[in-house]
Amino acid sequence: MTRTAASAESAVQALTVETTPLDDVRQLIPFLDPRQPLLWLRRGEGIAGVGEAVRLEFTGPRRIADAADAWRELAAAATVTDPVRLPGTGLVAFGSFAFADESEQASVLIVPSLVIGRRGGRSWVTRISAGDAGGVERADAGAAAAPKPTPFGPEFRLTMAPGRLSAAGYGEAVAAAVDRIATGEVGKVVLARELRAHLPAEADVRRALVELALGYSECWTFAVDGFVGASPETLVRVIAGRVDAQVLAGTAARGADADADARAADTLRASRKDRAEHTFAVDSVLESLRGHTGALETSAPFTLKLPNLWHLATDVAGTLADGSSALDLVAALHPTAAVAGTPREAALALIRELEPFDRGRYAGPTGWIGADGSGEWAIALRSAQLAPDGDLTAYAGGGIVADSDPVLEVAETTMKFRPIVEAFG
Ligand SMILES: C=C(O[C@H]1C=CC=C(C(=O)O)[C@@H]1O)C(=O)O
Repeated sequence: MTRTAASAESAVQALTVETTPLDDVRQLIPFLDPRQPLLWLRRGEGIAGVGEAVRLEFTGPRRIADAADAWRELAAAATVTDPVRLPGTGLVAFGSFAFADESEQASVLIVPSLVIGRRGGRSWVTRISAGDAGGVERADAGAAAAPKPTPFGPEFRLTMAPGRLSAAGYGEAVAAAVDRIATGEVGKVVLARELRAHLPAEADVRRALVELALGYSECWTFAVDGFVGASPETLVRVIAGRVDAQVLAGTAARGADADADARAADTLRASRKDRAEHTFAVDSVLESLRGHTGALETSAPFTLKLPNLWHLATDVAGTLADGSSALDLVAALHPTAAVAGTPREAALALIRELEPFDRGRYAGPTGWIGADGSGEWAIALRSAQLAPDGDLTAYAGGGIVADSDPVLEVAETTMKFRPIVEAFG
């Protein structure tokens, strides 16, 4: 684990945090840094971060557990004034974790210096500084650091090209996975492919975030450390002692008209192949959450409509039983069978063998954590990582089971790339 920013010497920084109500702020994205946005947004509500008061980096198999421990220490040492008391007020960090234990991509928790938030029609600003911000600084803090939106940079359009696994190569990997499933080595494995582009230095990333947030308003639009996307899948939320998740696995194209669309949803609901793929994912979530929660309620699987496709979905909800933080639950859950497979270790080994690239933070947990352990985390799907040199890598994958068809699986990844391809294209 490395600590950068503010003070590298002190083991735990004593942060001073002050939340104040704001008049309703309807648009959060214009407040963000054009190249380093920090965002968590759904249905027009969420949090936007500016600057970095603290940045914590983690790698390796214990990256999420280490982050959960580091966060507890940081939160315990902070002095927080929060009269608003909503999820996302007070001390928060944005986080994004690499999918794989062996990933070269750093996992991060970033505490911004300024957070602007909106929830339930109420808005606020939180200022976070290292050390005691009392006296003179505190007296004029409101006037000195009033958050300001900035105009967007010019429009841009990128063309995305195949990455290290082409569409044809992906089809071959799917066929190889189906063969391996036939041997009984795994029941399900999730394979992905990449698309790549280069973002010019002057391009304003907020333009892509606006597209994602408007086009996929029911999804979690996120931006953390250059990693952006609009994910439909809630890995876990912990709010006021309640735990919930929405498991997604099983996908179908939208129909061309209303009748065809309804038929597509019916076919997905009835599909044995998709039900099998879905059950693996639900079981993995229930198994990981049990032990941390009271009895878990699950909905029957239902079809979830997104602009680009249908998913099979199951809602899971319960009450937190052991005082775990949202990050503790993320550590217990990741990677679910929606993004790895079943059995988990064998599926991860097969992913390492068949995918010729590091997934980075794709399919990893991304979200935010609060001082009291509350938080909202998505599985980072429909996403792309922007490197400091402007290279952009987008990812999409799908669950492979015994009767998966390589041609259909390639088409499914094309549908899943749409949010990112259209936001940057
Ligand atoms: C792995 C992805 O989606 C997962 C989530 C929902 C449906 C999925 C599927 O039907 O294969 C995948 O499990 C992705 O979007 O890259």
